[in-house]
Amino acid sequence: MKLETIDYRSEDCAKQFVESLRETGFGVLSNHPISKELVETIYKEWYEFFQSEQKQDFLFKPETQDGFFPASISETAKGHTVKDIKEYFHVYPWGRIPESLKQNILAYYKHANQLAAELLGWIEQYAPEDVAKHFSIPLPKMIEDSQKTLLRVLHYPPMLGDEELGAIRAAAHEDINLITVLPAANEPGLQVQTKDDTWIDVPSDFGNIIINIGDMLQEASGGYYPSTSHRVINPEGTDKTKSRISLPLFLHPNPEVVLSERYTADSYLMERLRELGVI
Ligand SMILES: O=C(O)CCC(=O)C(=O)O
Ligand SMILES: [Fe+2]
Repeated sequence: MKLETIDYRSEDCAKQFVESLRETGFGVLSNHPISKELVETIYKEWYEFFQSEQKQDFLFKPETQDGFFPASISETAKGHTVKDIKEYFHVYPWGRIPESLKQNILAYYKHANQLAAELLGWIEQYAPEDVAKHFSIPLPKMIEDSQKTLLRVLHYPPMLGDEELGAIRAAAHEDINLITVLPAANEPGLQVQTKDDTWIDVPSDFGNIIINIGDMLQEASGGYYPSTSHRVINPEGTDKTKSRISLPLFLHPNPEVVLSERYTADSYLMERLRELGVI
């Protein structure tokens, strides 16, 4: 099995894209409207930021969860005991952002949100009637002006050989949110688990945009759209000395949005963050 890259300009792009999401939880788009140059610039300037001590001035605040998360407190994926090998910065438009990095990252935040709204429209359009009728409001509306949508700038440092036994860049996990929009990183490593439990590479050609379903959309669609497990494996050979930067945008509905009979977006998120021990 292979993940096919879908051309955003092709006539039946929306249909193919939604089929891919349904099959694998992932869809990969080429020739989409997000500027490659902007993404490339962001990778470069945030790489510099992660190399600098300035990051220590932006240590995350536990109450608001914006700012810099050092490797020493980095995430442990649900069901795992070993920490991921990564550090990251949580960008919210209302949160703290280094002044010199603000303009590009907020432009990206806006553009990626616009693309996400369009893609959620496709996901709704191609959902069968008995699935779509349970959406409490149109999917693109769920994320409109949401203060919860999180842009995470990730830095996976070069492998030094002193990593904890069994640690990988990102252990297998599912995303909590509605959908995730992720430009291909500057290095490979992202894999998704298929229905027959094998791991396949997500095409990582620079310039692709990768979209995956999160648990909230799985919940809202009664399981029709699957939130699939993915991970980032460690590099081998000469790639070991390279950093990897990636930029997932986690689309979160407004807190009061009803996802299902059991959950609002807020009650769902709180339950998951409690499970993770983050709150
Ligand atoms: O770095 C990547 O390519 C994926 C990161 C990821 O899956 C996450 O942070 O949830
Ligand atoms: Fe993820």
